[in-house]
Amino acid sequence: MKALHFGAGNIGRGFIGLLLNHSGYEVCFADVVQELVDEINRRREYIVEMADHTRQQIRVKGVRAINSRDLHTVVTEMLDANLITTAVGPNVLQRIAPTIAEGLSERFKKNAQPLNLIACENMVGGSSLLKEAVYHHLSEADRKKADELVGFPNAAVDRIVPLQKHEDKLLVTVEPFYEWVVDRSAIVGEIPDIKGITYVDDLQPYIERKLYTVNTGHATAAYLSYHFGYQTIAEGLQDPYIRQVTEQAMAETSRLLVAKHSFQPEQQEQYRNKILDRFSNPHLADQVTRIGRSPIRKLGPDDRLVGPAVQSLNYGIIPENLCIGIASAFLFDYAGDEEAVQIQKDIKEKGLAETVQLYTKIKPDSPLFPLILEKLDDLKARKN
Ligand SMILES: NC(=O)C1=CN([C@@H]2O[C@H](COP(=O)(O)OP(=O)(O)OC[C@H]3O[C@@H](n4cnc5c(N)ncnc54)[C@H](O)[C@@H]3O)[C@@H](O)[C@H]2O)C=CC1
Ligand SMILES: O=P(O)(O)OC[C@H]1O[C@](O)(CO)[C@@H](O)[C@@H]1O
Repeated sequence: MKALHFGAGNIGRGFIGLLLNHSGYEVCFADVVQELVDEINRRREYIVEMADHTRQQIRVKGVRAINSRDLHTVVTEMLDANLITTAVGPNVLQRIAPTIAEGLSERFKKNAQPLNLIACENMVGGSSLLKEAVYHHLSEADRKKADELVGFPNAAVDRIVPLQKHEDKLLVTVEPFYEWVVDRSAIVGEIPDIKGITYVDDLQPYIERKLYTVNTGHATAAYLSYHFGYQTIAEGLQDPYIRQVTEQAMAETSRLLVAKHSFQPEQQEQYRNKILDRFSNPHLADQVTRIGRSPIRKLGPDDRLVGPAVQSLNYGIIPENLCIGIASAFLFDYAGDEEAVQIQKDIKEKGLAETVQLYTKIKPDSPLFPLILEKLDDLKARKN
């Protein structure tokens, strides 16, 4: 069994590649960083280290890599692949779609075996988005074949893997916890036998629970920590105000999730507490600028902050603390992040209110709109 995995980065090597390898798949990574591709091919193995007191090292053996810009090689690998996975970032899915479409077209001429493509990105509907982008590049005839032979099951992936700084360029330090949930109903052919995947028939509750708890809490804590001058999430969460807002924002999304998906309140509370402990893992130095990266994406209407805030209103919840999280994202003026720079430029040129509307798509007549602006003033005042 062969898996082609796009993105040999932190999640690619430290989570998806590891699980595929340990389930017996021959893993071929496709990445755009030639140095990384060369190093994987030179060593054919790498180490994943657990961020806990054990510092357990797991060797991932027999892997190889290709450059995903090399169309011919990617297409060749796709001809006999049994599974394709991605962990490249939501914005990159559009970029790899033409290559995947070309690979499918060639594959259909030679191989009528089913194939599943699982996008392992932090978003709702990642594989569906990839499907739409791939279909855009397929002929009508190939779309029909893809309807029959290719599955794009959505997935929720959860494992905190911070930025890596090691002499060994391939070593990845990861938290011990992981969760990979995949929509079984969208699989074509046999269900891939991968140790560590939980298959479910309806992914929506799971992806929303993950994105709107782990990522909502993380983003809220990260933007507030940045605003108040903390470098890592663990440092920020020792600040009583940041801790309180983060906990309350996660409590607000829990109320939404309980109301919308009938999760048990007690289970949801346990889930939240475990996540707060994971954020403060003393064995991980997780930079707030990593967690806050790409604030335009994170302020999107369906993403971790605005998504649950808007939905909360439908259940009679006024998400005061989520609005603090949203407001704090507009204060993320980190010069090392293109999207943060763009937001600050827009604030200067268009003003705060118009910029909030531009990125969140929240209209001024929504009760959330004045709340966000009020929280922005409050956050600025608290810093002075
Ligand atoms: N780091 C984490 O803790 C988690 C990350 N995720 C998600 O996983 C995805 C990847 O995140 P990370 O691994 O942290 O990022 P990363 O930056 O470490 O890895 C992304 C990799 O994709 C590669 N890449 C970029 N463009 C490419 C292309 N056109 N073709 C092939 N490879 C390409 C990059 O060179 C890089 O090696 C994101 O969607 C993220 O939201 C999900 C759960 C946890
Ligand atoms: O990977 P993204 O979507 O930029 O966001 C960072 C988030 O992803 C994670 O790395 C893993 O879920 C979290 O640590 C953080 O909330």
